[in-house]
Amino acid sequence: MPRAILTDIEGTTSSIAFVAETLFPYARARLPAFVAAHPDKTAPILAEVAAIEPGDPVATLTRWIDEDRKATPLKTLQGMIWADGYRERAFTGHIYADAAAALRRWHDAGIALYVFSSGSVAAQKLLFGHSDAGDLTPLFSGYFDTATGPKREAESYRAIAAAIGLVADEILFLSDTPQEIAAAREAGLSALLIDREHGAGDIATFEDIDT
Ligand SMILES: CSCCC(=O)C(=O)COP(=O)(O)O
Ligand SMILES: [Mg+2]
Repeated sequence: MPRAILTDIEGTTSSIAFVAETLFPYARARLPAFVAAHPDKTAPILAEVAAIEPGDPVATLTRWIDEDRKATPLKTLQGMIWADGYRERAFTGHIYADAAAALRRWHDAGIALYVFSSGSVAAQKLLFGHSDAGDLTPLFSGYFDTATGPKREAESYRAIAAAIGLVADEILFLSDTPQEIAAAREAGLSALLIDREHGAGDIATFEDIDT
């Protein structure tokens, strides 16, 4: 039995469609107005974007949403905009029923639960705090985003293991992305590839995980 489970969100606990068809369009439509209404808190984000790509940062951010870029400043800004959506109850955070049940079961069994997603830590807390299955944040011991490092690099998983305070092979990582699974395994974590749509990964649902 692992001592900790580290999970990805999009494609793993939650559907790709929810992120692509609900969250991204919500942020895209509100991005220019949000930036205009919150100059103080968005100025550092826009400066970071302009340093990466010279030009109009709002146009760059809009294009990055269309390209599904996992850039940290975009993810930070998206999280700020989604906070309005959750507060206004425009949507709830999608979570597969099997994932919610397994997270509760693992938590009750004493397995520490962590998240590693490209979505910002603030966005992760919003999704699980306003999920279809209610507030799941009490189940989690910690959250990691790309401020820790890219999800496709082994060093990020070594940093997470060190932050959690466990030996790498005591942690089970779950993700829908083969490159993330490979990076986690390179760092010594156990890892399972989930493929919810085609069942072609190591597992198709969280019910298939033998802890
Ligand atoms: C935290 S909810 C928003 C999800 C998101 O923006 C994203 O890029 C998800 O990527 P993941 O690393 O969870 O596959
Ligand atoms: Mg994913």
